[in-house]
Amino acid sequence: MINDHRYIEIRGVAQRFPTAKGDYVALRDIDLDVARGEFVALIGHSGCGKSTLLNLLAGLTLPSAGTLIAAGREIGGPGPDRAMVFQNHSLLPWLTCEGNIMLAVERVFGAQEDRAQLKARTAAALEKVGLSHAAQKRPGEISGGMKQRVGIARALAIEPKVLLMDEPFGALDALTRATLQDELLALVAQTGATVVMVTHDVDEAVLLSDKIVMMTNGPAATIGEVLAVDLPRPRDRKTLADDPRYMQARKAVIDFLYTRQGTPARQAA
Ligand SMILES: Nc1ncnc2c1ncn2[C@@H]1O[C@H](COP(=O)(O)OP(=O)(O)OP(=O)(O)O)[C@@H](O)[C@H]1O
Repeated sequence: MINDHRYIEIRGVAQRFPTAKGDYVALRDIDLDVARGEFVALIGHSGCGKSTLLNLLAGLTLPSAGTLIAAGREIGGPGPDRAMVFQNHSLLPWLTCEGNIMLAVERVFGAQEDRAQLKARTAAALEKVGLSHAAQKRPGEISGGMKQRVGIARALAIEPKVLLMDEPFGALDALTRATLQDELLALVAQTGATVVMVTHDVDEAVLLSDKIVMMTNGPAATIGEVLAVDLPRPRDRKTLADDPRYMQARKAVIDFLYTRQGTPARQAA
C-alpha cells in the first residue's frame, strides 16, 4: 500500500564499497521519509555520500544493508517510476533534442502508444521547458542551460513518480542557474512531482526545498539533521531575500555545514 507521508521510505541503509584496503563505509544508518509531492535537498560536504544515496534511490546500486521503498515498492533496480537528471546532462550527442527525449518516451510508453502519441508527449515535454524551437538541434549546438533543460524535459516526459536530481545546475553560471531554479519551481508546482535533489548550494536548497537533509562528513556519513523549510509557495527569490524565515533557514544550514561539520580538510588536520 502507498503511504503518502512515506512515499519514499529509507530504513537503516548502509553502503560499503570494496577497495584494495578493505571495505570503505560510505553511508551508515540512513533513515528518511519523503512525503508525496515533497521537495527534498541533500546537502553536505564533498564526498559525504550524497550521490551514493541518490544512486541507491535510482536503483543504480543496491544497499549493503537496509531497505529503500518508493511508492510502496522496494527499490531493486532502475525503473520508470524514478527519473534521474545528472549534472552533465548525459544527452546522446548524435541525437537531436527531440530524439533524446523520444528515446526515453519510447522506452516507457512505446508498448502501449502509437508514434503520434509518443511524438506528442515529446513535444509537450520540450514545450514545458521552453525549448520547442530547439527540437531539431543537437546537444553540441545548444548552450549548457538549454542542455540541462532538455535533461529535465526528458526526465519529466516519462511522468516519473519521483524525480532524482544530482547537482543539476552545478555546472551553470549563476544567472542561468537562477533562471533554471525558477523554472524548476514552476514545473514542480505544476506537476506535483516528488523530488530529491543533491546540491552544494545553500541558497538553492532553501529556495527550492520543503526539507533540507544535512549530511555529516564521511567516511561512514549519515544524516546529521533535517531542516523543515517553512516558507510559503509559490516562492519568489526577490521577496524571499528579505524574509527573516529565509535568512534563518540559510543560517541554520550554514551553521551545520561550516561550524558543526567544519570542512573535511579541517577535521582531518
Ligand atoms: N564505487 C565506489 N568505490 C569506492 N568508493 C566509492 C565508490 N563510490 C563512491 N565512493 C566513495 O564514497 C564516498 C561518497 O561518494 P559520493 O560520490 O556519494 O559523495 P558526494 O557527497 O556525492 O560527493 P561530491 O559532493 O563531491 O559529489 C566518497 O568517499 C567516494 O570516494
